[in-house]
Amino acid sequence: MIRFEGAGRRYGEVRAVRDVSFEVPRGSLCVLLGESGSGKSTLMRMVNRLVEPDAGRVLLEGRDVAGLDPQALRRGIGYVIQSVGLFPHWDVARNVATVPRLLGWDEGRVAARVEELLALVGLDPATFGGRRPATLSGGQAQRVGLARALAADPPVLLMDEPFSALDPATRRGLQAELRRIHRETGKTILLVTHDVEEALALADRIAVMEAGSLAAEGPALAVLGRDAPPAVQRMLRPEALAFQRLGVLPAAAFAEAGPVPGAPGLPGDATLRDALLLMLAEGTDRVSLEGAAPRHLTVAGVLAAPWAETREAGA
Ligand SMILES: Nc1ncnc2c1ncn2[C@@H]1O[C@H](COP(=O)(O)OP(=O)(O)OP(=O)(O)O)[C@@H](O)[C@H]1O
Repeated sequence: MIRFEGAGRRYGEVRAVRDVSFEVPRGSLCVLLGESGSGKSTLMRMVNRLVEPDAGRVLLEGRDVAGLDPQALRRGIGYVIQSVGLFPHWDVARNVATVPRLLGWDEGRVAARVEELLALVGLDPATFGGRRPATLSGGQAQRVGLARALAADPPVLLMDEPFSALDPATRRGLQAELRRIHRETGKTILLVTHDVEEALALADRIAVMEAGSLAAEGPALAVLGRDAPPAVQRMLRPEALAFQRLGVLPAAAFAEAGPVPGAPGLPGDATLRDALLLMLAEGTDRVSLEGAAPRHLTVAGVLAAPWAETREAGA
């Protein structure tokens, strides 16, 4: 769907992006991860031609974006940025309606779409549609930004640090919303972050940038594995990475058969981190997993799990 072929860009002496090649498969959520200044935004902005590569090319659905009209290209790609960039004098509904109006949709269709999108991002249309951006919280504004980016139903979404200005709880909530929206809409999403935990929480695939080059790319749990590239290990120590991995590994994949009478119960869709937190809270070394067949997890099982590559679901 999105393919970088030897993409590069210099700014004077700075090689912001150098010889980057990889593909973002259709329908996947790929996170571009890297330290500040590693070239993530520059690479991402090549997709919607806010930056032109001076080496290589970027293909969208097999077509070199250099040959596409930039305005038409951008209307077909949702773009969400950290500062949201809502028009301050327009209410929420009008902000969300920007691209459909540019595309000449009739007013009935625009209104229905605005309502549908505000509901999709978890904002009540009656409450929020008429409000100005200045009256919104950061998290609400970011939801509006996401609704606006999705408005014309573009197959591709580019998201540049969309949640980094938010407090941790709001951020986790919006990450969960984005995962749900991704599942429901099947969009191809490329998202920039410098936060390893966010990458693990969201990504199907991760591309790690280091000093303009691609340091690693592949399925999330494989890239953020025991052999994580130095760029990742500098961002997060291996033991912290192990803990982060607990947060995305499903408890069910590591459960053992058999009941444990009296053990606290864990929902069937819980993660290993949920299992460990329940054990800590209850002062117990095992929990049972709720579901049709009796299963349980032991603390030893949880601690051995983060690097047990062979049993990882989806890796
Ligand atoms: N328009 C520009 N003019 C000059 N230098 C630029 C320009 N855009 C980016 N750079 C330089 O290119 C390098 C990569 O920048 P880029 O914004 O892509 O990094 P990033 O990984 O997205 O960083 P951050 O996480 O801090 O946003 C940096 O050294 C930056 O200073």
